[in-house]
Amino acid sequence: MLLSPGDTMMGGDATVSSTPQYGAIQIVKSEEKHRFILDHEALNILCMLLSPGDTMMGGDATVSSTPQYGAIQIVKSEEKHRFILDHEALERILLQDHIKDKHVVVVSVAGAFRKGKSFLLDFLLRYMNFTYIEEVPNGDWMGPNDVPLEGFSWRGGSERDTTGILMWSHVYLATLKSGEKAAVVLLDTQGTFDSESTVRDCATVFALSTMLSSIQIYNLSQNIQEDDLQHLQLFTEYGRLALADTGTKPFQRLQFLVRDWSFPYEADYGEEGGRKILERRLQISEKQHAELQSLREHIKSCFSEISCFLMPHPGLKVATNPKFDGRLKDIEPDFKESLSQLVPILLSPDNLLLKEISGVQVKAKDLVQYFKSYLNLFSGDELPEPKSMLVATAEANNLSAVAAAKELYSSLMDGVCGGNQPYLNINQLESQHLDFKKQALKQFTSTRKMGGEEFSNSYREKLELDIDEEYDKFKAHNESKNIFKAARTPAVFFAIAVVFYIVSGVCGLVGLYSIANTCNLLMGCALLTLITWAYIRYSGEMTDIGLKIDDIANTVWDKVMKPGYKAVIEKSVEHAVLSRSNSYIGQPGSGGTSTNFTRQTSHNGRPHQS
Ligand SMILES: Nc1nc2c(ncn2[C@@H]2O[C@H](COP(=O)(O)OP(=O)(O)OP(=O)(O)O)[C@@H](O)[C@H]2O)c(=O)[nH]1
Repeated sequence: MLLSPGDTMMGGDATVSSTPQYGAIQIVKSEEKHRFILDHEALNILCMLLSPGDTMMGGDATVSSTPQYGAIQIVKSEEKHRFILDHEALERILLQDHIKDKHVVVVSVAGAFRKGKSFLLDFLLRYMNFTYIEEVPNGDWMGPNDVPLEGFSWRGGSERDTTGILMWSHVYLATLKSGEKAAVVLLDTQGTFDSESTVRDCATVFALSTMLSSIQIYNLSQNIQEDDLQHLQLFTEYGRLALADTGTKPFQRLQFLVRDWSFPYEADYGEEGGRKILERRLQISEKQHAELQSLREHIKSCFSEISCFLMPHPGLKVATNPKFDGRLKDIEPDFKESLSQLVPILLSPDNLLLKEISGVQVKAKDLVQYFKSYLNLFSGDELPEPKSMLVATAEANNLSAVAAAKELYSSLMDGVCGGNQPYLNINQLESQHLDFKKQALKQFTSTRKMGGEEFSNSYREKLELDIDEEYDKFKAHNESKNIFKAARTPAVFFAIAVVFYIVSGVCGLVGLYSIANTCNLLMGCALLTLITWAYIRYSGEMTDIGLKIDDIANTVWDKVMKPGYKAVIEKSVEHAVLSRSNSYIGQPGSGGTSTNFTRQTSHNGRPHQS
């Protein structure tokens, strides 16, 4: 916001000097549990500062007669670690009439939290104001020595400051080398690896800003370390995954910016020293482990241009003094010197890089659309969850132990009921399964895994389910070897044909010709079905119809033939028993014997036949 002289800035204790001062005022604050609250007091003061008819950026507003600029949070973190886009704020910035049809240059700063990203951005703002608003080509853009540094909110301390993604409300119009007017957008991002963000949060913010920017400044402290490269790989891979693969490098310029470089005797501060260090860090050699090689190849394959700049330490006042408010007089000359080299490398008209997506230059109005669709991608469930290194390694350990145990179970089962083995009785199969399952679970438990017992319990459960599923397959395979079951369908249809043949013959004999004809027809149908089934089994075609025929045969067997067959067997057994006992009773003297037996039993207390 532009404040009048003497006004007090919100979000800091600074008093504004007599020259117009811009400041980012946090009117919506993120609180515990990822809730946002409105700072009513700040809002009231801002409303008073605006003259009637003026409206605020980031509210329902346009810019007042004198420009009012501030950092607008366009990507906000919500409950459950989700990010949402403030469409309205974004459209208000990018869809201004004089901006929307211009090609854009998007400069973003990303990296670990509390490492001076917003502080740097405020110097970028000074350069932009000086070069593209005041339009002084070669003056001292850094400004007076005794003025506090304002713009994107920055502060000392150990707790994170920026959340989500912030965009500077003023889009600068810069004349490129080609003479074209381009819209320059500046983005500040939530620092990675603060104690409140998950790996997914960090990856989302980093990937989003990389996907949407044409110049991504990767802000690092002291050195380019292997873990910095690993994080870069993780985040850019997350972004690359979200994008459709076009076969080209997905991102544009990556600028490593090493803060507090302390080895100028090895590599000078600035661009040249940066190039030297970057070459060393990204060098691929035969001797390197494959993992290190692939990491470097990945980074090189993601960006069309990679450079590095080494910054000196800004001095103890900047790093440790809580009262430091960004005045140039408190900053070490070395730092200012390097800053005066770095900023034009990023932002001078010759070095501005237009944003391209899939080789097509993007206009400000298109950028709105890209913001929307990229954010949708990250808020959906399609992308895999990026994990911390420990969780990812523990997962890999457990998954490989699960795979080995499953393999053991399968090979043991294969030995007893696999392809070449004969049909096994179901009870035997079940007991073998239980035995092998026990062995596989034992192997899983005894394998050394990271992540602890509780973590691996869920994988043990998964293994049990997988083994049971595998057992079902072995069971089905074993069943298919049961020759009687395999012959059920032809047997059923053949039996139907025989039954109708007999019924038709009998009906023909007694003169019931219409019934005889119907039976003949049904017999024909049964035979035809039988032939069709045989053809399907032989040719392997029309398997759906084959399955239907099997189903019908099973139903006829279960519902009609089996109960009928059982009833017939029972009846005939009953009949046989009855006729035997009748013939026995019918023999001479048989009745006396029977009576004697009863009587003697009761008489003697123990049965005995005389
Ligand atoms: N050591 C050192 N400190 C710096 C440098 N630049 C800025 N600082 C200090 O670092 C602190 C944090 O600055 P910010 O700009 O708020 O850092 P940030 O990375 O934006 O922090 P988050 O918004 O929390 O991610 C401030 O006290 C700055 O004075 C630098 O180059 N080196």
